[in-house]
Order: sequence, then C-alpha cells, then structure tokens
Amino acid sequence: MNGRAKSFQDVTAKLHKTIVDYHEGLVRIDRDFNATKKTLNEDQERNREIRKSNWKSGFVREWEKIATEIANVSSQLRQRQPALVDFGKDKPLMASEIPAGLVLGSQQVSFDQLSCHVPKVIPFPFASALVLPQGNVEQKRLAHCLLLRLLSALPPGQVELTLIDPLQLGQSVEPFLPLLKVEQLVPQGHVLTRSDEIEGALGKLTDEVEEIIQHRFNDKSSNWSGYNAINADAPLTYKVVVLFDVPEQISDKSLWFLGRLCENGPRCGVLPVIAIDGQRMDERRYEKFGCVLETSAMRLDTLFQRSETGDLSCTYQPEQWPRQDVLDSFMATLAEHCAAKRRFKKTMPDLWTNFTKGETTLGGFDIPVGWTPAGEITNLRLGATDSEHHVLLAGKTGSGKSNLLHVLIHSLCEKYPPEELDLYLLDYKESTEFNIYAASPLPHARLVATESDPEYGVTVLRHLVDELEKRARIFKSSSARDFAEYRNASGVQLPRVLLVIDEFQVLFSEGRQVAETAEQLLSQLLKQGRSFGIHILLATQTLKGINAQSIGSIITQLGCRIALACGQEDSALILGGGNWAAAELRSPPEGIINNANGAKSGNVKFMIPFAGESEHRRELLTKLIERKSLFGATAKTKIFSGASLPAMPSSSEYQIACAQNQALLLGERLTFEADVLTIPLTRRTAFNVLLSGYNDQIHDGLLAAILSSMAYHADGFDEVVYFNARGVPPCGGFSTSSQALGARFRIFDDISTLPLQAISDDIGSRRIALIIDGLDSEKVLHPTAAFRSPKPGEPPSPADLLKCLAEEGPRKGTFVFAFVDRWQRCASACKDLFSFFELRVAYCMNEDDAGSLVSGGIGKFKGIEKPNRAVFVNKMTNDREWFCPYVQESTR
Ligand SMILES: Nc1ncnc2c1ncn2[C@@H]1O[C@H](COP(=O)(O)OP(=O)(O)OP(=O)(O)O)[C@@H](O)[C@H]1O
Repeated sequence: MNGRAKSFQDVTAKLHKTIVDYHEGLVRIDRDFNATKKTLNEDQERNREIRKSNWKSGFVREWEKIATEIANVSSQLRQRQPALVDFGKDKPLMASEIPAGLVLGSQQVSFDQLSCHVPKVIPFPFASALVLPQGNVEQKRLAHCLLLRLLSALPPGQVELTLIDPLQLGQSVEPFLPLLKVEQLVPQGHVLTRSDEIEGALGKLTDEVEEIIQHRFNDKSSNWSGYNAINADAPLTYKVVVLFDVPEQISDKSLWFLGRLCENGPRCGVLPVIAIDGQRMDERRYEKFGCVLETSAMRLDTLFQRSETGDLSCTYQPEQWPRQDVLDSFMATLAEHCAAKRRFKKTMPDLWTNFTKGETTLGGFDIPVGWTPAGEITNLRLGATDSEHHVLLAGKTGSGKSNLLHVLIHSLCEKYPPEELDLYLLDYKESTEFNIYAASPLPHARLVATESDPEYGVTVLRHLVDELEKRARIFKSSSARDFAEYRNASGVQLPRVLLVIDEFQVLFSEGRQVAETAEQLLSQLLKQGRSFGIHILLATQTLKGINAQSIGSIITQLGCRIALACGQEDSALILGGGNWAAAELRSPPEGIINNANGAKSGNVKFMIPFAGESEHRRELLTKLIERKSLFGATAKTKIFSGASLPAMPSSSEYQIACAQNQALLLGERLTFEADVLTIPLTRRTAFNVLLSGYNDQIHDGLLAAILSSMAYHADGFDEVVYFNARGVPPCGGFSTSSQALGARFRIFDDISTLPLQAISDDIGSRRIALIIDGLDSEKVLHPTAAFRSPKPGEPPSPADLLKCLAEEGPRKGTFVFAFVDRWQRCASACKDLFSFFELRVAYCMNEDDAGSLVSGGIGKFKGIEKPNRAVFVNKMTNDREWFCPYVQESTR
C-alpha cells in the first residue's frame, strides 16, 4: 500500500505537470506567433491553430496514458482497500501492514473535456483530531465510513475503539454494535454513556498517551509510525475514541482529558473523532476547549472537500455504505481475525534463548516469564540482594494462572540444574495441573502433591520449617549470615528452595487448628526464609474472603506481586490500595508484575507465552529430563496424590516391619516424609482397637493390613478369630492375608457358633485376636439397655462375654478388634463397651460421628469426610496421627 500510494501520488503529480506543460506549450505557441507584434495573416493564424491542435492532441494522448497508469495504480490500491460495498468479494480482506493512506471514495478529476477517476486517499495516520457537527447526517455517515475503513485497512487487533454516545445510548454507532463483544476491538465491551465511565476511559487514554510520550518516544522515534517502525514486534495499537453529543456527560475532568488527547493523541496513535453540539459549546465554560479544538483539530468534511488545482477540477464521490449482509460478514471475519491475532505468538522456548543452561542460584532466581510490550524479556527475580523473596500470583478464573505457573516451572528447570533447586509443588486445585511433573518425575522437584488437603499442606510447611531450622544451625556453625555467604564460604552446592502453592487459601479452609498452624508455619517461612534460600509463591483466584487472621501480614511479606486480569477490588488487594491496573488487563496473555509491594509506579505489564497443550509440555519435559546433564540425576521427587491411597506393602515388607514388635502396619503417615504408620499392640488394660467408617475400600484395606501384620508377628497370636457380622464378604486382600495366617485363622459368620466363652476361658493361657467385623449390625453383642447382672446359673450373654474379653484380654495379650460401619447404630448402646477401646481409627465419617468416636463425647472432628485418609487416636495419650490407609492395588 505504501509503495502504491506513493506511485499514485507520482502519477497524479504527473497529471498536474502535464496540464501545466500543456498550458505553457499553448502560451509558447502564442508567443512564437506574436513575436513580430504584427497582426497575423490568415495562413499564420491557421498555422498557429494547427500547432495548437497538434499540441492539444499530444496532451490528450499524454493524459490518456497517465489516466491508464492511474487506473492501474487505483486497481492495485483497491485490491488492498476495496470499496466498502465490495467487502468480502476478494479474499483476503484483512490488512497485514499499516497503510500510508486510507482510501475513502473517489474523485472525478476533470480538465476540459477530459476526466478520470482516482481513489480519494487520505494520509494516515491522522495529524490531528477530527470534529464534525452533531446531528449532521451526511458527516455522521462519513465518520462511519472512516471507522469502517480504519477497521479494514489496519491489521486486525491493531486498532481499538472507544465509543461514547450519551444521548442516543449507542444508536449513533449502531453499525458497529456487533463489535462490542470483541474485547480486543472494544475493550470496554459497551458504548459508554455515563459521565463517570466516560471520564474513566478518557483518563486512561490520557495516561497511555503520557506513558508513550515519557517512556516510548525518543530521538529515534517521536511519533506513532516511527515507534512502530522500530518496534515491529510489539507495535502500539491505534486507538480511536469516537464521541457523540459533546459536551453531554462531559465533566470538567473529561474536558481536560479530551483537550490533552486532541493536542497529543494523534502523534501517539490516539485519534479523537468528536461530534460537537455547537450551540452548547458557546457556553463560557467550554471556551478553553473550543480554543484547543481550533488549534488541534480539523473538520472531518475538509478531508473530503472538492478541490480545484489550477484548471484541474476534482469532484468527490463518497464511499457507498455496504449492504447489511456484506457488513455482517465483514464484522464476523474481523472478530475472528482479531481473536487469532491477539493470541500471543511467542512461545515458551523463545524465553530460553538468552541464558546459558546450568546456571547457579547462589545469587537468587532470575526466571524469564514473558515480555514487556516493548519486547524486553520480563524476569521474576527472587532471593537477590536487591530483589524480593516471595511472590503472590492472583487472577480471576481463566486469566491464565496455571499457564503462567507452567511457564515459570519450565523456565526455572531449563535454566537451573536439579542440584541448584528444590522445587515443592503443592496443588489444591481439583484439576490435576501438576500431575505432569509427577508422571516422569521432574528431577528438580522434591515434591509434587496434587489434590492435596490442608492437613497434608501443613506437614509440607512443617518439613520446610525443619529444613529452615536445619540450615540455620549449619549456617551458624559456619558463621555464615545468609545463604550466599554460606555457599561462598563452604563451597557446598546447597539448593535454593521454591515452594509453589496453587489455590493456597485452601490451607485456611479447614478447622481452626489446622488453619492456625498453617498460618504460623507460613509466617515463619515468609519471615525467615529469605536468609536461608527458601522462597514461596502463593497463587489464588482472589484474596477476598480468605479465612486467615494474619492474611494481611502474610500478603505484606509477599513483596513481589503478579496480577492477572481481575476486578478492581481484587486488583487493589493484590497489587496495593488504589492500584487498579489489573482490572484493565486482558489476560491471557497480559499480566502485571510489581516488585514494589504493589506501588502503582512499580507496575510492569508483560505478555505471557502460551505454555502449550499438555502433550506439548510433556514433550518439552521429556527432552529436559533426557538432556545429558540431567540424565541420571539423583531421584529426589516425592509424589503425593490426595486422590489415591497407597498400595498394600509386600509380605516381605510386613515381615520386616512387624517381626520385631507386636505392631500393626496400617498405612503411610500423612506427612511430607510419608513414613509408615505402625500401631504397637501393648499389653495394657483397654488397649483394644475400634475402627469405624463407611468406606468399603478402606475397611477392607485396614482389615487386610491387620491380618497381614498379625501373620508376621514374631511372638504372634495363637489364634485369630474373625466374625463377620456385616453379611458382605470382605475383599481387597482379605483372602491373601488370612491365608498367610494359615491354620491360626478361623472364620465365623453366625453368632451362635462364635466361641466367645472359650476365648474368654483361654485369656492368659493362649493369645487370641478376636475381630468383630460389623459390630453395629450384631445387636446380640450390644449390652442391654438396662444392665442387669446374670442370675445365678444363667450363662453370660454374648454381650457380657465380649465386654469381659475387652476388659480382661489386653493385659494378657488377647485383643478385640471391632469394626463399625454405621457409628450411630451402636454408639450409645455400646458406650460402656467402647470405654475398653483406647485405640481408635476413624475414616469417612461425618464430623459429629467422628467427634464422638475420637473424643468419646459431644463435639466435632473435621477432616475425615473424604475417602483419602484416616486418623488414628490413642485415647489414653490423646495422640492423633493422620494417615493414608493401605488398600489393595486393584481397588485403588
Ligand atoms: N498466555 C496465554 N496465551 C494463550 N492462551 C492462554 C495463555 N494463558 C492461558 N491461556 C488459555 O486460557 C485458558 C485459561 O488458562 P488457565 O487455565 O491457565 O487459567 P487459570 O487462571 O488457571 O484458570 P482457573 O483458575 O479457572 O483454573 C486456557 O484455555 C489456556 O490455554
């Protein structure tokens, strides 16, 4: 377009020159004949006319030649900028470069009898703001045509509209209303009508102009075109603000903003197009603004006025408005192209081109995460002497948090080797975003925990506090004050730690005790972590409503803030009071990073690359792991998934764990270390075991684990008596573990055959384990409501015998294990019996039932509703241990 516009100007200039030459030729001929100053005779007159006629014929031939040239150039121009009525006829419609002129209508250029048509080209970008009289239908149509041309002639996504129409409520821009849903074109999403929102929009544009003048322009580029020529990768968008009915709803502030936009906007690519209500502008308060318009704006119609150049007369023929279907299809195509264009084209690997792999973290992390609009790489810096140490990342749902976390993790692991970095990934999202780092464990990760719960999170925090305290001791013994000093002095390659918690507010969502512990541990890590190379990134959708007393001080410790798109209130909470910049973001891919505790002046806008679909990221990870330097790196990753339970250990593992002591091996502790939970069977009064919950998988797993443990006790039970009162045969490893007990295992499912009397008689002489599976279902074993002593000679009831076993047995090595499915069915009936069960395991219970089981009284016990853990309680010592019970592999 630019070249063609130039050649178009050239040929038009040629036309002018030809006419000038023609005139001069005629004058010359007259001069030649008049030189003698005598009256010409007839022959001389005829000769003169012949010469003039020949001269004219030559001129006509030249005109036609130039007209053909003009027609050629016009047709090329029209291919790029077709008449509006022809939109969609020739594809592609969308422009790929900024034009030097906008074609709007045509001119009939005439001289004498000769004429030709040339497109009307208006130089672009506009040098000044444009004004038109409010209510002039013709000029309104011109303004519409101008807008339509701008939308089609500039590359999609490089023009943005702000539409203001206070009296007609949007009807003044009716043809453009379908574009309101295209956020890239109309960021406000609607036509502005109210004074406050108009003021906000004009203020924002003025701020942008100010930013461009102060920070973008320099001696090499001092206007929009110049800047974009140098910064083709990240050009400035052309912004058109169209105002109708001015000064309706224009406050004094808006008037001031508009004045500045008229004066400075066009140079910065911000074009005001203002429809003025002339009568109202006569008021005194608009005098100043009127002066600004006189010096800084031009009337829209002067762009299209008929012009006469010497003898060349030009008649303007306006652009025809397209049919509705043509318009609709143009708008739809434009919307599609905008969406495609706004997708940020740079990729994650583009971020990794400016560092050498295998860098040290001694001086802190410097992690590339995106690009500024000017194309410079944006780094997240943590742990350096002049940087922050912890980060808060927040943005509304869908704003790209997970994507940014992937970019950050990938960049981090590309740049630093596993020996330099211990990454802890703790995900509280329902989704499984971090699973990808567990599938083939990321060598840098010490922990990948997905679908986790607050209790587990607390154990990770505790582990890190332990790590911090360990480092404090080592540093002290080396007289080092901080991480860098220790590494420099000792030469030890101590890794920096980065803990990433996605949806961190979940940590504070459970019972008060867990929340308070989480707060306290987190605060300690945030306050002291910096000296010990321990850094934290907390991510969340919103800071509103987080149930932590000290959330304010936690946020204050997170000096680096990354905000993605969110509402104004959230923006102010994330970035800092009065800092609403995040509410203006278009995320993805835009974000703001602020290293100044949220101060407005510290905002740095950046564009985040798309990390790719999960397959693509998996490929990148595979390549990373296979890289020579990482191949064979010492495995250090712990994988925790809150969605699955650990598999039952092998028989040899039971043999090793249970042989030495009379212990039950039930699962893995819900701690970072995930070590095994063993419950010693101590010969002590009332040390029977009560297990309750309504989950079959966990029930079967616990039963199988108890049997397997008993099978390998060194000085084991002489007999294991299993009574099934549930009616459902147990699965999940039951048959294998009971077989391991061999002839010592006896099974009963009829209460009348259960040898309670014999077991009772054998107390002290033989060690027997009695397992009652489904105590709640076997009423015969429940003590009678009104307790009465047996009459002389009357045999004791099964309930009496069970109570006697529970009371007398444990001291002499005989234990009762009672499983209860539905706690409420026996809780009150068996209250006395249960006082002999000091060891308890609860799983999958509501908080009231769990409260009654765990503490034996009224009160709630939270946290075991989900089928992913259990709690072991020693009522005598009041010890509580969360654990993940083993389950049979096939049932996991
Ligand atoms: N920088 C980006 N460029 C292009 N697309 C992106 C970018 N970031 C995210 N997306 C896309 O936007 C969508 C939302 O992203 P993402 O899941 O990361 O958001 P989120 O903030 O984590 O959402 P939620 O909180 O609801 O889980 C996804 O489809 C993702 O592919």
